[in-house]
Amino acid sequence: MNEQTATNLTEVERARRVALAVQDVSKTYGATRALDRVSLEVTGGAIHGLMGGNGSGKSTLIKMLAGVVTPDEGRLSLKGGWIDARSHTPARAKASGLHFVHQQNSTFPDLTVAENLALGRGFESTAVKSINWHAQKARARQVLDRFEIDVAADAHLVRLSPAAQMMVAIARALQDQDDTDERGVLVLDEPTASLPKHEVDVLLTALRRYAADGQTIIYVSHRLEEVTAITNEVTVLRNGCVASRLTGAEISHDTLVAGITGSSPSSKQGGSRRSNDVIASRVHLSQSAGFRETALTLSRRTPNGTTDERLLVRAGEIVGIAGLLGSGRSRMLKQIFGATPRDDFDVTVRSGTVPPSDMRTAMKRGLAFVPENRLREAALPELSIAENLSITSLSEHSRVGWIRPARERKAAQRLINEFGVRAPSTRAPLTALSGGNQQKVILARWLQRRPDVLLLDEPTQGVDIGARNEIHELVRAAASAGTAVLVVSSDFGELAALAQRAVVVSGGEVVDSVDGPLTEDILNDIVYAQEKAL
Ligand SMILES: Nc1ncnc2c1ncn2[C@@H]1O[C@H](COP(=O)(O)OP(=O)(O)OP(=O)(O)O)[C@@H](O)[C@H]1O
Repeated sequence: MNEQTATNLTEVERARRVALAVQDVSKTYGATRALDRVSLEVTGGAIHGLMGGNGSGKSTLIKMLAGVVTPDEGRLSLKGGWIDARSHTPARAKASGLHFVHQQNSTFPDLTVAENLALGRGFESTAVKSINWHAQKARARQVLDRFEIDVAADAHLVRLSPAAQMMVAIARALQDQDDTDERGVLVLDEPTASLPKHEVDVLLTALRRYAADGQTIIYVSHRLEEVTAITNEVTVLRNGCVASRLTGAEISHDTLVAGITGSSPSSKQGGSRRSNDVIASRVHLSQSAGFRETALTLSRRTPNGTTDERLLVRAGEIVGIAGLLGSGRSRMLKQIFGATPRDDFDVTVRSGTVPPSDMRTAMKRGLAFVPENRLREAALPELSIAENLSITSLSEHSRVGWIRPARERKAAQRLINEFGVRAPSTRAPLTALSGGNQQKVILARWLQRRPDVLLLDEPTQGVDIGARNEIHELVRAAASAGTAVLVVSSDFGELAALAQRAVVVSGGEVVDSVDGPLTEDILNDIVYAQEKAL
């Protein structure tokens, strides 16, 4: 065999092992180059990490693979031959074996496992065309066995652990894949965004098993420790370009941070130095402020007419709410703010009581609330970035009832700089920003008010590592300046890093409290012990 033939054989062998390839794909939105000649190769049976800071182009690339965003140029190879990426469609993505599971909206919590597995695919039917529930459940059990998911077919999804719910979503996406056929590619978009550590471990173990069984997986995540733990190859995007490609032992915390931020692998502090400058210029840290008077009290009304104080947060204090998905932790924040009705507990702040179901009064009384689903519940997607930022402080930008746009835009530009939002201009609609940057806008909107009480639900979900540090510093700075902060996070490491102490919520009630110093393990142990005890 001559040298040329050997090289060709290696090339052929390599091409055979590639499950998906993208070549020189570009996409421009107005003045923004979202993808700039991006190429990537995903090896069959690999778990391929896709990483990058907010606005680096990950979602655009995934949407292009799903056929819902048409690129300006580029080629795609799925199951063999190359096609022009501009001709790719959702139907073609499906036919080529591409399956997408997003953290939200991939399943229906109120339906059973069997119903979830049947929806969109068709229910088993009897001879007279009615649903054959018996066959339906039997089929669901087969799928559950195949994916080694230990739950009952007739269990309602909402009753399952978060990791089990995600595994059902994955089984739902892959159930029709023929075992004998070449496997497709499963794209998981931030699958662990709201899972605590224990649940993450369960899911990662299942994913490793699926990959060992030949399933190719693209794993999109901001969580460095998961990407280092689970992937065998990684593509890092930065500013729409491929910043690095890593395989095997090259994948480490340092090399990922270097790829994401552009810093050299040894200078770990690259991202946070800017953040410290930003914070210092924005808020005069009054480290000596310490804890002051009570800023927020939550009291439960008892049947005999007395009140039972359940939660108290002092000015300048950061208190975490730890609990599992479905524990009522997010609902509790919404009830305090009046976004969800409450009838059996009272909320008191420094300026008086906060009436139930009255967000306007809650805001007047100094409360601010950043919900978990910021885009659906807090953003005004069709309005500009400047308008989204000014909505909570309109009086500062208006005179005799008229908004002064120039002033509004100037203030918006200042916030964009301070919070490190990557935005083309203050006039661009919020939808023109990447998910993480939209989140920063919503946070900036509330933090600029310097509220008395700040209620934060999953403050850094979907936010990149640099921005996460910046947001933590901003929250600490707000607390140092006197704001009482109550924060929910499924990432107990985040709670331990931010909060001085925590309360544990289960079944919508405060059931325990943990004094600092907090660690992720302490919080995990206490929360799981509480769940077991119930
Ligand atoms: N529909 C759109 N219109 C205009 N600009 C857009 C649009 N979608 C994305 N962009 C821009 O393209 C760039 C890449 O965005 P993309 O959503 O792909 O980033 P991302 O890596 O997924 O970020 P994140 O982690 O924050 O979700 C960003 O600058 C964003 O503002």
